[in-house]
Amino acid sequence: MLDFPNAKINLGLQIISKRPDGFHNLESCFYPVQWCDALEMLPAPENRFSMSGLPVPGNPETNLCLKAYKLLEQEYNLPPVHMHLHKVIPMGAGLGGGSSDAAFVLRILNKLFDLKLAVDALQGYARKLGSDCAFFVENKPVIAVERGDVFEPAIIDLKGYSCVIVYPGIHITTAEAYAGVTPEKPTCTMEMVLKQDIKLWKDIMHNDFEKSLFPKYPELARLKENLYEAGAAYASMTGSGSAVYGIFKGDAPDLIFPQNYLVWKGLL
Ligand SMILES: C[C@@](CO)(OP(=O)(O)O)[C@H](O)COP(=O)(O)OP(=O)(O)OC[C@H]1O[C@@H](n2ccc(N)nc2=O)[C@H](O)[C@@H]1O
Ligand SMILES: Nc1ncnc2c1ncn2[C@@H]1O[C@H](COP(=O)(O)OP(=O)(O)O)[C@@H](O)[C@H]1O
Repeated sequence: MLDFPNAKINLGLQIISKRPDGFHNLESCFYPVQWCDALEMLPAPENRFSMSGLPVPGNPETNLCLKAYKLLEQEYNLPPVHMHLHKVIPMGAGLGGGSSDAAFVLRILNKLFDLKLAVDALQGYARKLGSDCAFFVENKPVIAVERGDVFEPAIIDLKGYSCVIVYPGIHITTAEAYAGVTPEKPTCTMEMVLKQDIKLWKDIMHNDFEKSLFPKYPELARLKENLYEAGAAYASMTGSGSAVYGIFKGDAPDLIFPQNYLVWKGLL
């Protein structure tokens, strides 16, 4: 079975408070985009995990794909599989690629072995793998709250808009980004912000990580500015960075970036 784990962008990201478990309560609109990895899984005589594409740092045993497989294998006594991951989505980019791979492993296993797990059950397993992971089970725009793993419906229509996402090769770990923020209760809820015309988002929709990360990595602030200069209706860093995106009415222009940057352009 072949599938294509996609990335997400964060439209606004408000970090509200630090929790007793060390995580943060947040509010953000998670929006799926079709910058995708490829993931293939087949029943096999013994377990095998292989990778191609962008190199994933660390021991393959710690890959979220294997963690997701092991989670369900223990519970449902699954037969062995051969999994191949072709990595396209940059890592440490705020695009949730690793979380998406893990959620897609759960989704594929559910289908391949007819486990009959409902969305709630799959989200329950996904939460054990990472805060972002549960979003990719349903993979539709939502307002994520609490740890980023509880969802409220998002009323948002970006039909006719396109998006350019630029990854400048700066690797920022999620933990590093959270360590730099001072949580604050926002004046406006995400629901209220999303209701406003996109032309107003520039002034009212914020990613709280930008405040500490832009002074540390000025290139990111410049990128955001470049996207506005190119005509973006809205531009922001996504998640804990370092990818920065611009949303354009109609077709986004072809922009030129340094050769080592990774760039995706597509419809929303
Ligand atoms: C910032 C966000 C926004 O969408 O996305 P990314 O930029 O990583 O894609 C998410 O909150 C990232 O979620 P995820 O990448 O799954 O994080 P996890 O693996 O659960 O946690 C990694 C570390 O980030 C911190 N963390 C994460 C989530 C959260 N709500 N509060 C936190 O403080 C904790 O220090 C934790 O140890
Ligand atoms: N399948 C995977 N794809 C990407 N990263 C993975 C994967 N499995 C484990 N990781 C680890 O998770 C880290 C965060 O990856 P990712 O979710 O893509 O970034 P971000 O949290 O910025 O959205 C990577 O730096 C890597 O060490």
